[in-house]
Amino acid sequence: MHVKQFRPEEWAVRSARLIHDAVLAASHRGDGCKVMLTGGRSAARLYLAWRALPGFDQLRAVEFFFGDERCVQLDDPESNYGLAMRTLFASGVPSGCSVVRMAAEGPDREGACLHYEGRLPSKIDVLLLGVGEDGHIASLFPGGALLDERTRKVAPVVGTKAPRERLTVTPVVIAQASSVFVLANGEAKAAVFRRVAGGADDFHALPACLVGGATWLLDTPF
Ligand SMILES: O=C1O[C@H](COP(=O)(O)O)[C@@H](O)[C@H](O)[C@H]1O
Repeated sequence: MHVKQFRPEEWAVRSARLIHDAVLAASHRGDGCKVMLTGGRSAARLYLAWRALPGFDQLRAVEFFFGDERCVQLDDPESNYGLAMRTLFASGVPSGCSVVRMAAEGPDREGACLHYEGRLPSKIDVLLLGVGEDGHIASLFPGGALLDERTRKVAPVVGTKAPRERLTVTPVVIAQASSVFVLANGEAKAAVFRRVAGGADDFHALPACLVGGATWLLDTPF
């Protein structure tokens, strides 16, 4: 695993540059780039800084997906899609790029998962993940049955953090991602990093162990 620790006041812009460069590199290697976004407070800081980078508006052929979504209406402050639209895409989606959201607000959650699974590419180039203080990533919570899912790519879940009803990608999608960045602000998230690095936990107890090869972006000494 890799770790970068930036000073808190620099964390967002330095992390945004790293992620932007990873998106550009993937775009140059192939035909466009598939990015999977996350929700959460660290993500909100990152998205504001990324949008402000000079090159953000020049991104082309980037498809943005989401790793999880809370089952709330689009205008609910808890919506991960809403968060991205208020921050990363507040000035619009760059020309030639697209955003594919999880439609988690309706009653047919199984149908929404199947539909979203059909939209997913075979591989995500750049996967962004927040991490909970309990070690959850996407909406894969400690002890959850989906941690052992090996077939479905997207599934409904009832988590332990409000809002509890969510849709999430499964470890199948996470395992296929090329570059993974974990956004981890604050001491509680640095503590999760220490546990993952220590190697004593397994992914059932600490889902963040699923992304041991990721680059962790910390703003607190570890
Ligand atoms: O519930 C969620 O939380 C995590 C982390 O959020 P944070 O506010 O502690 O940074 C996030 O990764 C996930 O996408 C989100 O749905």
